[in-house]
Amino acid sequence: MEGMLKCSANYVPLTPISFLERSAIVYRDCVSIVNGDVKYTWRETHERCIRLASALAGLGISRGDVVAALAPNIPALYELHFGVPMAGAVLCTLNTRHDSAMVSALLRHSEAKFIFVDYQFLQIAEGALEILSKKGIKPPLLVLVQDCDQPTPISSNLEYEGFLAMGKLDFEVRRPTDEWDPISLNYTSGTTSSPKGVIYSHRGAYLNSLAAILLNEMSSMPVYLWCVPMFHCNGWCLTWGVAAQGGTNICLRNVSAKGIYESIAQHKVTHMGGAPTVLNMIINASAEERRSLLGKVTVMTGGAPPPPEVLFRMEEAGFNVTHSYGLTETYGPGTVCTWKPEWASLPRDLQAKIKARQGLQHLGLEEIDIKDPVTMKSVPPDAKTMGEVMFRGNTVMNGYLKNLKATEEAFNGGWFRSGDLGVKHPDGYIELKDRSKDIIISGGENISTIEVESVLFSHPAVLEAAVVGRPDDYWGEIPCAFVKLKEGFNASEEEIIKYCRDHLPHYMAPRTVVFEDLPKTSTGKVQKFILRKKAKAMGSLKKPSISKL
Ligand SMILES: Nc1ncnc2c1ncn2[C@@H]1O[C@H](COP(=O)(O)OP(=O)(O)OP(=O)(O)O)[C@@H](O)[C@H]1O
Repeated sequence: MEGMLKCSANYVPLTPISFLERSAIVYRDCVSIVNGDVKYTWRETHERCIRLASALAGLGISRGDVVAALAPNIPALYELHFGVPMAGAVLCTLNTRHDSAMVSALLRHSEAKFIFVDYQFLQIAEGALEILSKKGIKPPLLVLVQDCDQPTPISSNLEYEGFLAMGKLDFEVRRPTDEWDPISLNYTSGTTSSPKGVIYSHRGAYLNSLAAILLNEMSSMPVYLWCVPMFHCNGWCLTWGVAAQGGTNICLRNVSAKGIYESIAQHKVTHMGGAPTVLNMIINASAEERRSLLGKVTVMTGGAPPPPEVLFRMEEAGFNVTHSYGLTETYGPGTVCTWKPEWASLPRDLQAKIKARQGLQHLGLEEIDIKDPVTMKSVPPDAKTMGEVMFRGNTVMNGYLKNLKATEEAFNGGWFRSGDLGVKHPDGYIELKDRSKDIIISGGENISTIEVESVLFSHPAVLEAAVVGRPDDYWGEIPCAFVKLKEGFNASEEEIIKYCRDHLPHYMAPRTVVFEDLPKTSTGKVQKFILRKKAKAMGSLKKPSISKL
């Protein structure tokens, strides 16, 4: 159209850096972050991030270089989310559960030039650097983040506060030249395979942060309690999102029911997030740990399927739960189960079942669909026909680092293929049934392990449950449940099996129940591949009998 002029007045690459710059003025003297006795204001956080960027640039960091971090939810990790992009670099937050071998592999793969390490993880990081040195690879420079009550250096490494002091406040921030420029590198949780390096852009991070604010129902100046690891999908994009709203970030080094209840009471928390395991921790808190909620606390859950029972009990405890689903590849949250007023009058257990559905794409994403992975045709909205969950839009990753083949496979057909299986309800909302690697096929029938787990979770004695396929000579596979009981509760294998048979079609009920602690990733997902190995080692049940089913 004639008369248009694309220039810096009307076209600026989107970047979350602008959230911080605005908040440093609007929310200047408001508290930005609290970690024990340490508190900063938004003006201070902004200045610290500029210094961080300046120090990185001064030590040779250029556009596109990778800067890694190995830390729990502490102010330094928050500051790195702005300081690193402000130096034009790419932040790679590493999972704190990794060992030295994995950290060294990811440092090597990402070619990180720096690694910022919390003192608790110093040994792991030093082990990783040693592995790299032994292989003749130049290790990244380590910057140690000490606790405020450790004034004297605990190692000979560069120290974070000293590092910031090297930076200059008049540093010219290196904004992205193109909004598609990478802002962060997030390795997947490695639940089903080895971690893949997912690249996020400034544009995607900007859009998903805004979407996360909306789906968390965050207005100006929320008080956000950090239970989601900031290293996981950049804290579901709320590292940037809380800055946009001038909120207060409450850090929690170790997530526990006691710590959560205490923080809520002390800081008047308005919002928090957590995988269903965190919710489970909250609802099973002891009477001494529990405190009554004085204000409304909105909790966003996701990262794994939330059992309806858990959602039901969270709401009973007074929390307002929002359910979102996504993958590392979709910047964390990709959908939201938007609540409709007419559902509020339904029985509470039915409300929980409705909320356990994954919903529809959030406002930052273009489209989500359930498709036949071969024909790419949408499945009918009959709540029965299963297909693969696929995403399309501006909050889908740029690609996998150094793995074009995997990137092309993931985007084959013009959609991002999630590897999750689900159905579409008549109202258009989607419901996940399983990951394609986890679904059990028994006698030709698909068994959704999520559905079986939901029933197990509703048993009064069950604290945690996961279901995998056990090989079977007759059926191919049969469901095998791994269950952790609540403290002080008892239940036998027969009792659990009977309970499932009373609540599910018989073929879906587990035929074996193993009582033990469940292996989990640090992002709250059960490592089913470990359980599958155990189930496989059990072999087929001795006498497969049709009459029993
Ligand atoms: N709300 C949810 N309900 C059900 N499942 C969920 C939900 N949110 C996330 N998930 C599961 O988590 C997966 C995404 O996990 P993530 O990206 O953290 O790494 P991962 O897939 O576990 O790791 P890897 O790909 O290395 O195995 C989704 O594909 C889905 O299976």
